[in-house]
Amino acid sequence: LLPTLTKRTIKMCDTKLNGKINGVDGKAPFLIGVSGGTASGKSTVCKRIMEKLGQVDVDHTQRQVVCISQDCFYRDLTPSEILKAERGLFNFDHPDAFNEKLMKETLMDILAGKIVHIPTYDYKNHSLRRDEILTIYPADVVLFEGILVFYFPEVRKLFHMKLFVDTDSDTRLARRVPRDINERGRDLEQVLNQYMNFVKPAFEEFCSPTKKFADVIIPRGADNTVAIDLIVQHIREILNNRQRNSEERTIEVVPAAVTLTPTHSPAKRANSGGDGQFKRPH
Ligand SMILES: Nc1ncnc2c1ncn2[C@@H]1O[C@H](COP(=O)(O)OP(=O)(O)O)[C@@H](O)[C@H]1O
Ligand SMILES: Nc1ccn([C@@H]2O[C@H](COP(=O)(O)O)[C@@H](O)[C@H]2O)c(=O)n1
Repeated sequence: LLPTLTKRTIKMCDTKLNGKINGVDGKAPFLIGVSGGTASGKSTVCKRIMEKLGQVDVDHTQRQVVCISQDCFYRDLTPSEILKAERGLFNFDHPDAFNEKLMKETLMDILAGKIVHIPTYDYKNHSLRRDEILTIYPADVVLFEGILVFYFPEVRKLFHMKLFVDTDSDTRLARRVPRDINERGRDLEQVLNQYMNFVKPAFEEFCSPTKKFADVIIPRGADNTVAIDLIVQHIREILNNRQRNSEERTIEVVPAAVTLTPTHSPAKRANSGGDGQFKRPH
């Protein structure tokens, strides 16, 4: 007697857990890098994109679009570096301040559809908070924002789309001063000294030259609603195309638990070329 077959549809490219990763169809997310100088509006632009794609009120486990800050990939400082940081003598705008290896590995895990855990960053203590971990669930679109996300070639090549938020340096400084005083535990003198000694020169040496890698430059950041709308529209089209392509590539299979001899399988008859192999529908 043949068991009653339940046909299910899986995607050709799915490989894990019957094609699902934690209940989500497994497919590499569309990875967008968002760079720009300090306080250019990177986080705000990402927030606007998420809002326009209707993601802000969605539970974290269910989000189609997620945003990660490169600041979560600052490397741990040695005790002497912490002392320097406390005196405003550590350069947080230099590529060496980041853990490039972990950044790359984490993005590769994300592209492989894995859940990743990322510590948050504590600007007041210049350290990662391993007691406050962000869990990033598989999503369709991942935004990765930071001053040097296009600096490291091995990281840069992972992005499907690269945005550069281009806000003039006076505006950026005018925004950084109150932000660092109100949110990051600095006083005015510290902010200005750090800006003159490290932030400005490092922007010119390491961040600004990466603008040439961007696919889209967004002048004036979040004020530029036309640019943001165009980017959101483009992301929607990409997601729709991916959805359509994956639907076209679906095949029917029998549940893994049911074992059938190929010659008696209605599923096989429907999809097989006679060699016991399932085929894509045309
Ligand atoms: N278009 C804007 N108009 C006014 N303030 C802004 C605008 N964009 C960002 N800000 C403010 O400037 C500061 C830095 O913005 P943020 O998006 O965090 O920049 P970044 O992520 O590039 O460091 C924040 O306090 C933010 O609220
Ligand atoms: N302990 C730290 C770590 C980083 N910074 C500064 O943060 C800036 C990057 O964040 P944005 O949101 O402004 O892109 C960077 O310019 C560092 O100087 C810091 O002050 N202290």
